[in-house]
Amino acid sequence: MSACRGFLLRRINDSCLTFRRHKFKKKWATTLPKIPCSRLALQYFDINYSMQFGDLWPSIRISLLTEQKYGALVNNFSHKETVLNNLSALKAKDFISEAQSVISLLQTQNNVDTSEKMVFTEVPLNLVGEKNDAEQTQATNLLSSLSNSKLTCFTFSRGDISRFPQSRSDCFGLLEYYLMDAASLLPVLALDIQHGHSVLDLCAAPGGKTLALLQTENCQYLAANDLSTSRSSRLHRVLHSYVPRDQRAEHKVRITSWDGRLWGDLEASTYDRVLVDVPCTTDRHSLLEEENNIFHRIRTKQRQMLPLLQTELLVSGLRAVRPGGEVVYSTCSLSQLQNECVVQRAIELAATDHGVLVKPQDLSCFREVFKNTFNFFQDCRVGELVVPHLTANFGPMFFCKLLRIK
Ligand SMILES: C[S@@+](CC[C@H](N)C(=O)[O-])C[C@H]1O[C@@H](n2cnc3c(N)ncnc32)[C@H](O)[C@@H]1O
Repeated sequence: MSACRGFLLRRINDSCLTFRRHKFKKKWATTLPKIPCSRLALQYFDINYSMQFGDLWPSIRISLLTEQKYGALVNNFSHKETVLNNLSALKAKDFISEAQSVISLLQTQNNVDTSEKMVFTEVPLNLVGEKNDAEQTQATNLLSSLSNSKLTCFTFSRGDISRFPQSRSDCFGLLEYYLMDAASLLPVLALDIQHGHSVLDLCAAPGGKTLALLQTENCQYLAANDLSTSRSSRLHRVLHSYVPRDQRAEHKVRITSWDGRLWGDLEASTYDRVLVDVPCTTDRHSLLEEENNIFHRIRTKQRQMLPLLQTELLVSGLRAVRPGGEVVYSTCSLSQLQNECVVQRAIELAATDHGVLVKPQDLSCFREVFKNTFNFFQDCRVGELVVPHLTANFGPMFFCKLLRIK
């Protein structure tokens, strides 16, 4: 009898406790003011970016809040001629071939300058800037491989906010073009993949840049990795829709879902080129979308830890590239903490903890040759930053190239 009473009392106590806990939870949840994540992101950016960009911030801010522009990356494996005709009919232009024309024009003028002394003074003649011999050779090599790039990406010209229609399948069943922020191609172009290179894409999903890497038709072997299995399935789908089966055979493309931070141990000093396109605050997404927003309260810790994760991923990429090979680090954030500071910290850690010596490479020639399409920030200490502008609403996109010396 007393055991039965004890049991009943326990049940009553339990139910009171449960009731009270639920009651408390409900009150807490309903009384707390619910600030949308996108609003929190805007407050955070207003504080940080107004300090970082000063007078430029209002113009960047309005552009970030306005619909972004896209580029149509032409699928070289599809029936290209038809695609080119269709895209040209929309009055869009291939921004890469436009840059190639700028390069050949400026190179001709440079030659005239050295032989005939300053004939075309109104055009910037010093394409590779004030540099020492090694830097000059570097920039010249980069420009010459840019001139030979097989990538084709159509954009509408400055101020034209037309949109591309959804891509269709061609006669081979492959999609004709991939819509992406055209600035996302700059890290791929900066990586300068040469014929026969083995390439690692450390954070690859959903696969825009992986697809671009394959479109160079230079990768002998491509390892595409992403920690998230669900996002890796999107990567699989993208490659399946754009790349013929024989081009993504196992000996050519490997897709994995590992923690990229382990790569430096798993495959040290292996690759010719490594792309480290890290998770970041994805500034545009954070301002416009509530879903999967890094500014959600429950993700505060994760957001604060981003620079550490980014540094670890970059160090891992620097260890995975062979000496003499190159790494490109990129984000779609304006944050100096996630961009330049990460690069500087990773360079220090790679040297002190792993004896890996790297040197940032000069990419300022990109500012000159792509200035008709993108709006560049002029004051990065390392790397280049595309900042959104109402007439050229691409980016943000930060990219920095590092050469492994030892
Ligand atoms: C900016 S996105 C990459 C976008 C991709 N490069 C593209 O162009 O489509 C960053 C990716 O990093 C992945 N990621 C996050 N932590 C990672 C880790 N520790 N190792 C590898 N990938 C990671 C995320 O799942 C996310 O897909």
